[in-house]
Amino acid sequence: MEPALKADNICWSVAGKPILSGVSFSLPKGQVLGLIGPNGAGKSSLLRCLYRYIQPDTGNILLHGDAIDGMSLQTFARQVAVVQQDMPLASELSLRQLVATGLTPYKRLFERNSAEDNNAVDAALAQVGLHQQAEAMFRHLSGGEKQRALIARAIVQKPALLLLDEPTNHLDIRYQIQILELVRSLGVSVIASIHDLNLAAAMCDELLLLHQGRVIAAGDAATVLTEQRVSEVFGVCCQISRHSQTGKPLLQYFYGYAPPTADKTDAVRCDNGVNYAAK
Ligand SMILES: Nc1ncnc2c1ncn2[C@@H]1O[C@H](COP(=O)(O)OP(=O)(O)OP(=O)(O)O)[C@@H](O)[C@H]1O
Repeated sequence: MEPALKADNICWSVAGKPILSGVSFSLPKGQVLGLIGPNGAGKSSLLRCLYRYIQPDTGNILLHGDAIDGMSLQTFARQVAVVQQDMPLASELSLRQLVATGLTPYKRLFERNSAEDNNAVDAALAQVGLHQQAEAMFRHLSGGEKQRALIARAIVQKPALLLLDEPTNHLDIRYQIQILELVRSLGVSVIASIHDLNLAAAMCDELLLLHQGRVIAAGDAATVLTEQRVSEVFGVCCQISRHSQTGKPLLQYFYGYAPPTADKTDAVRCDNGVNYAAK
């Protein structure tokens, strides 16, 4: 079956500094792909390439077999919804108005919303648990409420592909789980950057591990997340067991790290008895 999205050899550099180097992967239709990696690994940059905010120097990105470069803005917006960390331009909108902007790709200029549109907005607000704040100003919402509002906006957009940049940032643990379960239940193809490796392992069908702009590993969580790799890429020691409910990898981290020094920026001191090589 043709993948929902295929990225081939994406490279992007700024002022001669490589940010993404030869990134390739494909996302089967309806699957949830978790982008993981340490700070500065290139997760947001890759997502920006996928939603056309950045034009990569080389490489191809195909959405359902078509190059995204050649698509009109409207065609692209009907197929791809993006949830970024915040949306500063939304501060003068009420929550209901903000969510309704998700319908824009389907509207003609000055076309008013129908009763059906309003119902879709109300349903999306209910799905993210914000129906009681529908008339509140977006700027007055908490960080987590803003995040959920932006997901409601993506829901009304009815995309085939949903791209989320750290969707669980700001969310308390209940909403971290609930929002990712909601995203999964939409039945659309999803790529989400997620910092919490346990959450990513539990909620994603596959993971793509980036480090210094390169793909280090890809596949299911058990393949990607090994104690050795977590140590090498994140500079943290952990013990991996199985989650009793999901059977997915469950990482238990160890404490006690030497701060970086001038000659040892990646120093890892493992106090768990496992001797991983420190650089
Ligand atoms: N427009 C830009 N100009 C210069 N450098 C950039 C630009 N965008 C990203 N970078 C650099 O590229 C690297 C990757 O950044 P990116 O935001 O993609 O990483 P990330 O994996 O999303 O990080 P984090 O987990 O901290 O959000 C960083 O070193 C960042 O400083």
